[in-house]
Formats: sequence, structure tokens, C-alpha cells
Amino acid sequence: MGDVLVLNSGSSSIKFALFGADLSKRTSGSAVEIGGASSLVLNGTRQEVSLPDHVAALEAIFRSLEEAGVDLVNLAAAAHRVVHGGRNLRAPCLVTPDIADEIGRCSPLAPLHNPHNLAAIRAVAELAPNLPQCVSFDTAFHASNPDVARRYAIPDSAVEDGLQRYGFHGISYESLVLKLPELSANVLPDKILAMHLGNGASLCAIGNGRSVATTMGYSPLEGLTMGTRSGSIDANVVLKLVADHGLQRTSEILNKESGLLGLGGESDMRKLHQMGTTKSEFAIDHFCYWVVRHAGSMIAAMGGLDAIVFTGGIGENDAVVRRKILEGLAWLGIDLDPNANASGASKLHTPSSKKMVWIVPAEEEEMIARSAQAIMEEH
Ligand SMILES: Nc1ncnc2c1ncn2[C@@H]1O[C@H](COP(=O)(O)OP(=O)(O)O)[C@@H](O)[C@H]1O
Ligand SMILES: CC(=O)OP(=O)(O)O
Ligand SMILES: [Mg+2]
Repeated sequence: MGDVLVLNSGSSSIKFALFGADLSKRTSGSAVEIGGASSLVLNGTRQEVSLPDHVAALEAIFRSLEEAGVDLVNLAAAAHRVVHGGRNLRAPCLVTPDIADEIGRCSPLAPLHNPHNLAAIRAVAELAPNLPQCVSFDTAFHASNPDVARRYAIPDSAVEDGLQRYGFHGISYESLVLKLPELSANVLPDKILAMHLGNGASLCAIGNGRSVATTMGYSPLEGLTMGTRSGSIDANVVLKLVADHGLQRTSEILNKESGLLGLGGESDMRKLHQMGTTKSEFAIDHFCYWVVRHAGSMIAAMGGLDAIVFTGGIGENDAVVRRKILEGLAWLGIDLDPNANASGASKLHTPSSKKMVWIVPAEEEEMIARSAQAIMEEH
């Protein structure tokens, strides 16, 4: 089989990678801080470029791939992360016009993601109309949640309209389940509290390798304090905002102007650390406090805990945030190795710790390539 190009459009970044048939990464990179102090990274080399929006970022990515000698026409497939699959799209599949329409219909549910996911699919179709395209959904991994976890306590009529908890970052959690046994050279722990902490952030209770509960809900707005999203909020606050500002403006406030940005003036965790102001410190503390609060809920949903796993841009790189979160969870009998934490080692617990703590890099692109290969082999 030929190479697979993966495009992973997040809310603040587009990550991309070209995988060979053996899943070796031939070329990889990312467009980061889109709409801010943006830059393009290709095979580890960073270049500051103005990327005011995701469309500009996609154009820059295709230009750099061309310069690196990647011809889309010669690939086996392109494959994309799609954040919201709604009720109908639950397993990785080939993109058809109907599938593309359904992804578009889910856009209001994930306004910071699905429009960009669809834009990437359309851009590839324009550049290489005959190239097969596959999609993997961030929602799929949570299909194993029990009904009590999935259901909001609202009337049946609303549920029939698709108003339920879906959960996200599922591609990252699925990959973590595959990678942790490799990394720890041991069997998968029974009860894992996985923390995907990036611009979007969520927790997932993973029991025997399957999602039991997760903090995100109907959309990637629910749960933790995030880069620009409020996280969980009393629905009456939302109604008051709508009454005062209207629907569109309320959506912008809650999705794009809240979270770390609303609290500390910056959405980017690295920048908040650099600022060192009372406000930026409060934003970081708020982020960590709500991770700890929700962690309690996830542990209760699994009926215990064996291991905590950090992933995502903050989870993988930010030793201060990891320490603050683990201090808040010290009552679990966690003993953190400070040197391992400072150096970002894979294993963060000491031999006497009652719980394990690991860092597992989010390998969303590899997981998407794996699924695309399986689809292409079937066809
Ligand atoms: N070395 C680092 N130290 C602290 N935070 C970091 C570091 N590297 C990345 N981050 C943070 O990770 C977040 C972006 O996470 P990422 O998972 O890449 O985002 P996305 O949700 O767009 O995929 C930002 O808040 C960024 O500041
Ligand atoms: C679902 C989600 O929030 O994704 P990201 O973290 O990439 O923004
Ligand atoms: Mg991401």
C-alpha cells in the first residue's frame, strides 16, 4: 500500500503527517497558534509565518508538502480527524458526498472544529479529486459509555433531537490505550484516568480499555476550563447571556473568549506562565482546580483508580500544571517523582506510589493512519 497523508485540524492547530505502509512517519509537521503568533513546523524546523485562519494554514501546509516532494496524486489515501460525528457517524469510513454532508450537519455542535475538518476534506478533493479520503471521529471511542452517563436529565423529545453527551478526544484516548502497554512494558491497567490537556481539554475514565465516562458532552464546550472555552456552566447563565447578547454572540463568548483567555488574557498555557501576573496565575490555578474536581467524578465512575495518564500539548509538556494537578490528587496516595516530572519522562511515579502516573504522547495522526489503512485494505 502507498503512503497515507493525515490531517488533524484542532481548534488552534493543524497537525499533519505522511505515513508509510509500516506506519513509519516520513514527513510531519504542524501549523500552530493559528490566528495568533502563528508558525509552521516541518520535520522539526519552525518558520514564523502569518496564518490568520485555518484556510491560510491549510494553504501553507500544502505548499510545504509540495516543496518536500509530496505529490498528493501518488498517495494511497488522505485521512482526517473529524471531531463530531453526531449519532450517525461512529466508525472510521471513506468520505462520500453523503458523509461530507453529515459532517457539515454536525458543524453547529463543534463550531471550532468540524468546519475546519470539512475544509481540509474539500481542499484535498480540489487538489487530488481521485484520491480516496477517510475520516476518523473523536466521538466514536465514547460509544461504550453507559446510558446513565450519556443521557442529560431532559425530556425524551429533546433526546430524540440528538441532545446527549457524545464526548471527544476519542482518537487520542484510543491511541493511548494502544501505546501505554508498549511504553510501560506491562499490561494495560484496569482503571485509567486519562487527561487530554491541550487547547481543548478533557478527562476520560477508561475501564478495561473502554471509555466509561468523559467530561466533554454534547459539544467540546462541556467539562474542564480550556484555552478559550468556559467548560461546564449553569445553563441559566447561558440563557441570561442569550437574553442579553443574542445567540451568535453568546456562542462566541463561551467558545472563543472564555476559559484561560477570559480569566488570564491569554489562551496559550506557555504564555500564561511567562506573564506571571495575578490574573495569569489565577487562570492556571482555575484550570488545575477543575481538572482535580472532575478527576474525582471520573474516578467514582470507574469505582477506583490504577493509573493517571497525561497527554496533549499541556499534559505532555507542562511540569508545573502536572505537579499542581497531582498535588490536588495527593489523597489518592500518589507519590510524584519530581525529577521525572521536570524532565518530562514517561514514568512519573516513585516505586512507593500507590498509583501509577504516565505521560503518553498523543498519537492521533498515527491512529487515524491505522484506521485509514484498514479501510483501504477492505476496499
Ligand atoms: N512546552 C510547553 N509548556 C507548556 N505548555 C505547552 C508546551 N507546549 C505546548 N503547550 C500548550 O499546549 C496547548 C496546545 O495543545 P495542543 O494539544 O497542541 O492543542 P490543540 O488542542 O489545538 O491540538 C497550548 O496551551 C500550549 O501552550
Ligand atoms: C475536541 C477538541 O477540543 O479538540 P482540540 O483539543 O484539538 O481543540
Ligand atoms: Mg488537539
